Amino acid sequence: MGKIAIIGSGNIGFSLAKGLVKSGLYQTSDITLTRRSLSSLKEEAELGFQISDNNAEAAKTAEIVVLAILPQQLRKVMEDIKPALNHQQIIVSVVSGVNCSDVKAVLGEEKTVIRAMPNTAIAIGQSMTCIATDNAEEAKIKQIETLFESVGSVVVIQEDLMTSATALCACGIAFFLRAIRAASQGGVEIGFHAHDALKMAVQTAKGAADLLLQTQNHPEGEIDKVTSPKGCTIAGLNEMEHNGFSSAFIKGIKLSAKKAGGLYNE
Ligand SMILES: NC(=O)C1=CN([C@@H]2O[C@H](COP(=O)(O)OP(=O)(O)OC[C@H]3O[C@@H](n4cnc5c(N)ncnc54)[C@H](OP(=O)(O)O)[C@@H]3O)[C@@H](O)[C@H]2O)C=CC1
Ligand SMILES: O=C(O)[C@@H]1CCC=N1
Repeated sequence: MGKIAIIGSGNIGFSLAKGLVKSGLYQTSDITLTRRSLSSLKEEAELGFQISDNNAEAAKTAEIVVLAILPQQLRKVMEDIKPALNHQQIIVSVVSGVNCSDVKAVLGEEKTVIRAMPNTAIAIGQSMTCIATDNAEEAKIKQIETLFESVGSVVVIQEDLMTSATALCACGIAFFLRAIRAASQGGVEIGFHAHDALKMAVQTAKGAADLLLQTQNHPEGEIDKVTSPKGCTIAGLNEMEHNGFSSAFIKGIKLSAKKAGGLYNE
């Protein structure tokens, strides 16, 4: 694999770097991580990654340049790196709400731009990543698909669904983490110490997810196996639905998608 430069070693950029090394696809020495100050890159350096506070220098020799800065930081970064780029490179943008056309409007229409929308589980190889492009050639799409398949599952989608992918998958991991936290809070209220309640809630959530991944069954089919007649499960489930459980989740995802669509122009 060629060199990869991740511009913006933050929550997702550093998670991606760690995931790529954990997968064995890249060595730490293959990856350059940037931030505005080298003093902010101590952990990255200690792990053996190349570090830089010069985005253009980092991008110049990279086969793949990942843009992992905030939407509001993107334009200046793109203006900084443009002179260092060549036509063979693949620009991967994980920046929410920014289209391939927005990137090419700054970097040049001839550039290969592919969007990726991972989540932070990428650090442990368990990301749900959606990728999309406007006109990248098939071989380069496959190359980026393979890269993200090394750190989780990948779905290639139309670009007009990327804000939806942001909400469901990138933001979505926070929604499920909050649900686990809520379950653990319920566990404390019914008698468990916080540590035990969290351990139980986490493993229960993992079991639910693994059930669906391994059986490919529908969630409601699996729920029907739990809800004994006149039992305690259906009592709890219906109480949650009376209080808007599913509706709250759906409304949150819809608002998140709406917000994701406007981040670049805020
Ligand atoms: N967090 C997530 O789960 C996901 C985030 N995304 C997207 O990824 C992008 C980054 O999000 P997130 O990682 O959460 O944000 P962070 O703020 O954690 O990361 C952004 C990083 O970029 C660095 N940075 C800012 N300006 C520059 C610059 N000019 N040159 C080099 N580095 C710079 C910051 O470091 P410093 O300020 O020290 O320079 C920081 O480390 C966003 O566009 C977001 O929409 C997409 C999917 C998931
Ligand atoms: O919250 C955000 O805007 C970013 C995009 C998806 C996850 N984090």
